[in-house]
Amino acid sequence: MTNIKSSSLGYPRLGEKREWKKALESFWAGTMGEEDFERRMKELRLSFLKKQKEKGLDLIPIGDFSCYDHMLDTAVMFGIVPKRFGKSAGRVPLSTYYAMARGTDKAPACEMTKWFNTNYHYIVPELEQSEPFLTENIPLKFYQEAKKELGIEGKPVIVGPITFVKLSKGYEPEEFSSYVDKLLPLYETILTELEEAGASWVQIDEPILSVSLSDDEWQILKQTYEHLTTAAPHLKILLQTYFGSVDDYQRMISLPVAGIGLDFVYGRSETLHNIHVHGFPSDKVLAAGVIDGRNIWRADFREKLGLLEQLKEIVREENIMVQPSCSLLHVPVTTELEKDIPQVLQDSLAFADEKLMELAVLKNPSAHEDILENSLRSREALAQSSFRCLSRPSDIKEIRDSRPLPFAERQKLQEEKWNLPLLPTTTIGSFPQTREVRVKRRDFRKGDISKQEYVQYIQKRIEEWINIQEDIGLDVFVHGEFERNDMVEFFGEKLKGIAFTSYAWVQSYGSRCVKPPIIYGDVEYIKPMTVEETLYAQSLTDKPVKGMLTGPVTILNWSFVRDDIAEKEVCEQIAVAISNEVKALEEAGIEMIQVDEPALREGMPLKEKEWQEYLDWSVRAFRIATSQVKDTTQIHTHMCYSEFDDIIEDIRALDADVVSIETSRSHGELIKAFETGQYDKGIGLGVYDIHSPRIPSVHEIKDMVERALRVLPPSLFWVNPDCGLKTRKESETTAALKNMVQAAQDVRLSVQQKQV
Ligand SMILES: Nc1nc2c(c(=O)[nH]1)N[C@@H](CNc1ccc(C(=O)N[C@@H](CCC(=O)N[C@@H](CCC(=O)N[C@@H](CCC(=O)O)C(=O)O)C(=O)O)C(=O)O)cc1)CN2
Ligand code: MET
Ligand SMILES: [Zn+2]
Repeated sequence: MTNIKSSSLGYPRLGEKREWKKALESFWAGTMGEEDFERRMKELRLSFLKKQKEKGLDLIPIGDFSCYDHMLDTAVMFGIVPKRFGKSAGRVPLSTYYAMARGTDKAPACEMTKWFNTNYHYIVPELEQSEPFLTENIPLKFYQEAKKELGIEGKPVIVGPITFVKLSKGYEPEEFSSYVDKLLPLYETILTELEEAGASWVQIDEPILSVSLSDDEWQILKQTYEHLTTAAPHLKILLQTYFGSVDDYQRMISLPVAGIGLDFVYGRSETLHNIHVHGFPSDKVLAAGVIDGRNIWRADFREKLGLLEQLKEIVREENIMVQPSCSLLHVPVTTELEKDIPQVLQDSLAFADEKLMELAVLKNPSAHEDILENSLRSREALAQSSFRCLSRPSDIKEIRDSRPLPFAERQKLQEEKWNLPLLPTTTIGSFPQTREVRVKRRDFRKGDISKQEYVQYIQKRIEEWINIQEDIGLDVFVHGEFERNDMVEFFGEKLKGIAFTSYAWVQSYGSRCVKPPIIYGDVEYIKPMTVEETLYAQSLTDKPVKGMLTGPVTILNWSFVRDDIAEKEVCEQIAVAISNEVKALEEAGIEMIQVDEPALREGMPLKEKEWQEYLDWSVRAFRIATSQVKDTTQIHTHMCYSEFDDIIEDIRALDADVVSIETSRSHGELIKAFETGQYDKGIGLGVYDIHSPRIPSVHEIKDMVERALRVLPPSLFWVNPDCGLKTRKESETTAALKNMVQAAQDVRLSVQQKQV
């Protein structure tokens, strides 16, 4: 038995079988009342705590549970509710909470954006004009609940003030410190009340410390934590970082807090280097994030125990806690429900519950020798398995990573071939995934309906939407992606070396989840994945139907990836596989092909110094996937984030003939780089927000297009929505697209008149 304690940073909210998602959606649909909903949430919250206790966790996180998102919870706790959602004096009602998250007829939702470089998205607090006040001490409420109901002496978890303000919007950079100051007394109250209630530890999350802070911001951070420790002298603050090494280790360890949480998985070598060179204060606890909180492989105990030995040379054993590298929110709940994956893979997996077990092993290895041995054996078996050949497939070396002709020359050939109208209209790929589509897929999966019946059903949907696109008058069609459960999982199911699970869901935003595929071996192409549906769609119309694929970087970033070879190498393998599909489509006569890369921007490393290396290999992977085609074949790509100014050169380097991007979330402001004319290939600017049920008017779309045309040449301009339409209703989709086409036709006319 060691003196090391175990701790965790947060637990998945979804439940083993997405019970949480189902409750939220029933409540929104009105089939579950508010009281029942609150009861259900409490039931789930307590069951998660109970499970963590049973797994032997010493410090159980409290208050990480949420009814939507923890950033939204924090904003609401501080009364930061935009005026458009009505006045709120005291506790914010559930209806307002969900209105902020999801929008209403009257008030558009708050913005949502990616949580660091994960596929989790948080609601962005809007600070403008807000006078924050403490509506309710939520950490205290849940601390007391856990104590009373389960006898758990929990560790409340709070988003720290520096990270909270940094991730919020609605203020100028110079106002940063004044907003932190406004929040400080509220944090003080939370902490003093927790102290009075008998809490021993509180975890304050400051993941922003793994990105970077300016000198001034560090100064503000220091003052803030000095203040907070003085306010509640008997409450131990664990200042928690994750997703990488801290930006300034020396400043970090000099802060007057009782404990510091560091990530020993992502940024491992830098963190280790820091601790070896600069030591660790003897009066603080080191919360060592040694178990990977973002990936799903069983731990290599030899390596982890070795790491702990190193740490013990620097930090006294009783001052060490072992924990995951970040909240377990980013991994599925348990491997126990998985029945259909290869045994050697199954044996190598650790989801949230299994990771808690691993912490127990690290805490007390001699009591768990069986698990320890077992893990090592499983890892070894996986490493030795035949699907990891380790020699790179020979075609990678020979494959082309650029198109033979430069864009300007391809453009001429393509104009001739395609003969599209000025300002062509198109959509991004998916059409509404209705309950009916999903139920058909479930029935097919369960064997309740035959493959033939399923295929016929999908064909019916394709036909229906080809007709709708004809009626609306779009110029370039899509087949609608009805056969796909998800843009990444679908391809994961069809490529060699990638496994898919039955229940391994992870929250992406709100109640929306993804089931990331598991890339466990060398990725290889087996056979065409999308040709049949695309050809079927093309057979029904004379308009071009775009082939629709997910790009290698997005498949990589939105999957769980093997950790024995470099990501770059895995990405190259996927790129070769996707290039085969591109060729298959072209050979079948589909010569306009979109390869989506929304995660290229999202997956960028947090530290700017690591960007270029990442961009180099990810751009190359995209080019490998898309360069094996004729000059006249038109390659499109799509990214649904608008922050491109700093990587515009890399977007250019993708060398796609057309890129479609999101713009509506930048509130009509054009991306600077496009304004300055640095981008000289086809561009489809998203002309309306697909995240909202609101139907944009012809007028507002026209306005958007006209504004864009002041700086962009009409000959390069495409008109499309921001992203795919799978989450929208059918009626919303057709109404919005009709207006979009009308707007494009109006502007087209006026441009042509000017040209005459
Ligand atoms: N991987 C990924 N990441 C992404 C995106 C994306 O599209 N994919 N988009 C961005 C935003 N994130 C999103 C993430 C998920 C969803 C989404 O719609 N998810 C669906 C699940 C999609 C899915 O896998 N569906 C399966 C399983 C559906 C299901 O639950 N079926 C029921 C039966 C049908 C029903 O009762 O509704 C069952 O099996 O019991 C299918 O269609 O086959 C959801 O949570 O509802 C949307 C956006 C960024 N990250
Ligand atoms: C998250 S990007 C989505 C692109 C995909 N083709 C779709 O339309 O759904
Ligand atoms: Zn998109």
